[in-house]
Amino acid sequence: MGTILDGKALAKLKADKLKEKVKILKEKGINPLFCVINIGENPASQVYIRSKGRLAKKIGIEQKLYQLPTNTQESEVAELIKKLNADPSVDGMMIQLPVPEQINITNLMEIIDPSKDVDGLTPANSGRLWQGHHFVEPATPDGIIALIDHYQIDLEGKNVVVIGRSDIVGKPIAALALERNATVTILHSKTQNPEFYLKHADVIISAVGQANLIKADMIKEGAVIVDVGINHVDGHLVGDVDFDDVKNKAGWITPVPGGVGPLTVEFLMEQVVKLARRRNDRK
Ligand SMILES: Nc1nc2c(c(=O)[nH]1)N[C@@H](CN(C=O)c1ccc(C(=O)N[C@@H](CCC(=O)O)C(=O)O)cc1)CN2
Repeated sequence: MGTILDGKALAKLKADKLKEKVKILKEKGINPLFCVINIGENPASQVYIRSKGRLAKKIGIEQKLYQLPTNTQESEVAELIKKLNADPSVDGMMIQLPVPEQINITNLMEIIDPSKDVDGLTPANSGRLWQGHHFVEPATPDGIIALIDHYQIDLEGKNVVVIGRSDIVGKPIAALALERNATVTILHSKTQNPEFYLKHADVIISAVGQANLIKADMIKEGAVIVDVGINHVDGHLVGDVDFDDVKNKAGWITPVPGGVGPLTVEFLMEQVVKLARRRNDRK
């Protein structure tokens, strides 16, 4: 069986260190404040927000939730963002994804102050990421790189295949892998012959949200398999990868749950602390 990439354990290790950093910040009078805007009643989002709230509390970060009804208009969210931009006590904010269909998230990203952008999704911060001048990175890709580094997996010269081209995972993880000198391919719904790319991949990062999409016969022996998918099937959580089928052929593999998910929450907290420290350095 391949080595399990234990995201849960790494997230705990990092959270303990972050808690120490926050303690030092608080001694200097810096109290990180993280605002989460959630629009609607998506049940998974409610779970994730509670999980962030628990970790924030443990680390010593104040998390404030702005829960808005499903029929909230984009202009109302824009007003809230402007209010948070102007509030000096706010260190970071994020809009919980997904959002209802009347909300255009790209428009809202134009409004968030990049210095308070926990997700790293504003045009300024995503441009900085692609140019290699990171200000803040989206949490899931950052967590994946931390996991890969922790297990001393070298990406240089490797064929990294990313499945999914979202702004929050697919595109930024491609940028980060490219920065590590990997040869990166992004597969998406219009890709022809995806099997070809998967068969030649040293590393597969799947972020499409399709349960058990990746099977053992699609991958190369010894490949690194990173599963970002979280899918609910018959009351169970499963990833995009058929874990039981793939685990004996993969060299390394993340479980679901307990792989990338806990690192996403941890890295959101890392970003809040980073932003809080920077804002105070500028005072
Ligand atoms: N604006 C954003 N929206 C979303 C992000 C994000 O980074 N920014 N990521 C996800 C949701 N998310 C945090 O917001 C998140 C994802 C996964 C987990 C997690 O701990 N997963 C567990 C399983 C939890 C469960 O469902 O029981 C695991 O994989 O082990 C936490 C938070 C989408 N939206």
